[in-house]
Amino acid sequence: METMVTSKLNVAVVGTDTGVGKTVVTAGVVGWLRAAGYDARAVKPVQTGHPPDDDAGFVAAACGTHAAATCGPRLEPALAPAVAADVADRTLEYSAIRGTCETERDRDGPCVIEGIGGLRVPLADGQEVIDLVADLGVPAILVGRSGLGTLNHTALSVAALRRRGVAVAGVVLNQYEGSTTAERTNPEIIEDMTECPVYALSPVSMETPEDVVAGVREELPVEQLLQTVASAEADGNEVSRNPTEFES
Ligand SMILES: Nc1ncnc2c1ncn2[C@@H]1O[C@H](COP(=O)(O)OP(=O)(O)OP(=O)(O)O)[C@@H](O)[C@H]1O
Ligand SMILES: C[C@H](N)[C@H](N)CCCCCC(=O)O
Ligand SMILES: [Mg+2]
Repeated sequence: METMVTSKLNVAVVGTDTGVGKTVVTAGVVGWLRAAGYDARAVKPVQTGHPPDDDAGFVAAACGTHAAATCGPRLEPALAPAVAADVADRTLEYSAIRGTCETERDRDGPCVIEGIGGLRVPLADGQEVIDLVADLGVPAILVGRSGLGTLNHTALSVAALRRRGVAVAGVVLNQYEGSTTAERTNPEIIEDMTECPVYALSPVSMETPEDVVAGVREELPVEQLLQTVASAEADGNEVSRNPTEFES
């Protein structure tokens, strides 16, 4: 099927926690969009734990170009941004962080904003990750773990996003191996609890950053997921149950 992706596709890839796979999913989505011919770019609003953490650098390497990702302020302490700034005696300004993301959101190509940790992570000036996603007015893809414990984390995160008017275009249960009863039952239960489409992403090769894009594209129906994102954007951030075709 010829895929025409709307050039104004914007989405926030958020997580139920830190380390759940937001960067892996972001790299796969941006890689898929760029392979489809669109000037897609990821933005990491704030990077903490840097070095070694460098999510934008990973996405850029995965897509083979620095044009595939950009990053706001970088802080060394591996903490929530507001806490890292405090510890490192640095100043973070929410308005500047938001401004950078708005500029990326409004540029020509698709924009993929990666969250920092989970949703209630303090960013700056009393604002949290969820405030930024709500302020940007883009739909979200929620990434969570696949096993026992994720029902609670995922349902709470979806409810928090919806309370802020953020459409959840899909839930990605990451590193899914189906080796436990919890894993095998979670996708359907989460769909029932949240009425969100749920996708299982198996472990992919992390040998090289490029492998991640190939792996995510193989394992995740990125096109279907982005159709729901495009519908949500078209419907003013409401997730319609029937994904529509992208238009250019
Ligand atoms: N599908 C996957 N297959 C194999 N390994 C994975 C997968 N998803 C995540 N990982 C492993 O988990 C690590 C953390 O994933 P990732 O960096 O994407 O998390 P994150 O949610 O972006 O974390 P942060 O909150 O720090 O941004 C990866 O470096 C990788 O080692
Ligand atoms: C250090 C690394 N870059 C992480 N993304 C930072 C995540 C902060 C999580 C804060 C918390 O929820 O306790
Ligand atoms: Mg990350």
